[in-house]
Amino acid sequence: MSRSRISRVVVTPVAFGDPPLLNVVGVHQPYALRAIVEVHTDSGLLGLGETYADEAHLGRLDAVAAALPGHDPYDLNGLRRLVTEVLGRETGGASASFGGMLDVSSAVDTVHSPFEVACLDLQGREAGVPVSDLLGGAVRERVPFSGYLFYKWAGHPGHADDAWGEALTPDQVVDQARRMVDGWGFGSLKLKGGVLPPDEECAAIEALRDAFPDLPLRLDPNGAWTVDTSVKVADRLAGVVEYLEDPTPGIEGMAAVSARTDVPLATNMCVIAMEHLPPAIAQGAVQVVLSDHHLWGGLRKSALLGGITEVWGMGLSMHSNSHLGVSLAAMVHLAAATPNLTYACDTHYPWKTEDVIAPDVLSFESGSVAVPTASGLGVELDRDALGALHEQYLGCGVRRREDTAYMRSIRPDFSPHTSRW
Ligand SMILES: O=C([O-])C(=O)C[C@H](O)[C@@H](O)C(=O)[O-]
Ligand SMILES: [Mg+2]
Repeated sequence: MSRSRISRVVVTPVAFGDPPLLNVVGVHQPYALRAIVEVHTDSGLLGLGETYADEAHLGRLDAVAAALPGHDPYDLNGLRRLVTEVLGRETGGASASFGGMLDVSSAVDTVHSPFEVACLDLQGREAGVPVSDLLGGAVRERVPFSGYLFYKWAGHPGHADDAWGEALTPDQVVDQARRMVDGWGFGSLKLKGGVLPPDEECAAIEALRDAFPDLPLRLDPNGAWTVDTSVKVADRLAGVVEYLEDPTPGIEGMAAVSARTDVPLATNMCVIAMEHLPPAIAQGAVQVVLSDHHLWGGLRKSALLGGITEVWGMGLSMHSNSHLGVSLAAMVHLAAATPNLTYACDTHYPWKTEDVIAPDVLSFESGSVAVPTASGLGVELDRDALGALHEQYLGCGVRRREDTAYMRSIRPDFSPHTSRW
């Protein structure tokens, strides 16, 4: 039997409504962008992937998409070589940056990821097995997620208030959490910090502790605090949070905090590629790494990360950015096949009201999603929804994630800087 070959690749940028969620670098714009990647084969198979859709990233995706016809969808090492060659030609190997928050040292990892996911999806469809099987087999039937809480305005300026309302006080954060827990059943909660002075964010965590005595809690200020402030917060929240995520920037800074507290430190900022692991481990900088297949080079490399953290006795959680259902499916398969997943994964999923996949396949019950057992990722594109969200992309004017620029258009004196407190 002759092997199928990639015959056509389609990259579709889409925009979906996003509430004004606050963070250390600013505020989410009214629309979040994603790119949906379709990899078709000459045997009629289709595999799906999802990734960021910032302009520069789209240019790189298009360049790889144009080079893929004729490639064997089972040759994932060859896919990575091809991405490396194409990007070397296109960008001279320049790095990629997303939203002013994450500097990704390797554009190759980020561009490779959605094509790798799509190839695994179509391999699973051809073999009649779920992607989790291709990653070694599911070790859990359901994947737990944490409810992701944000400080937020009631609505985008100039628009009607959204359904969530304002969250700027501890009571409002508790109300938001109650809605997350009632609606999705989350069994743990993460608060995105770095927005208000640390005392106010500690008070919100303490209010959450009072309201939800049994739920593990996390606070993530994205490096907004100095080392001394981080230690003070750790002292105050010891026994209250299961971990502090990126309290201060950089491996050295995290190591300095870690030396002065027993509260576990987690990161998706100072360890975001394989080459960051040796110095972080040598300095004892972090106890928990947040994987993210979009940034770490796909599902197989993220599974490798899971193995490395296991070897070194580190915890593993999963990072999220605003995303749609194709990404959620990939996250669920990866988490299902990762034995060392020691914490519930992050997801922005409850914040969106639109999607590109047919509904009801990935539903939250008790804060977890059942691992799809259908072939591949187990999700199908809703072509009408994809078309509508692409039209929305064309019309909305947003072309890259710009939390800081958008915040400055509302508050001109806003200045984003880490270690600000
Ligand atoms: O854990 C994190 O650092 C994130 O989830 C990063 C995101 O960009 C988050 O801060 C957001 O959506 O504003
Ligand atoms: Mg984080």
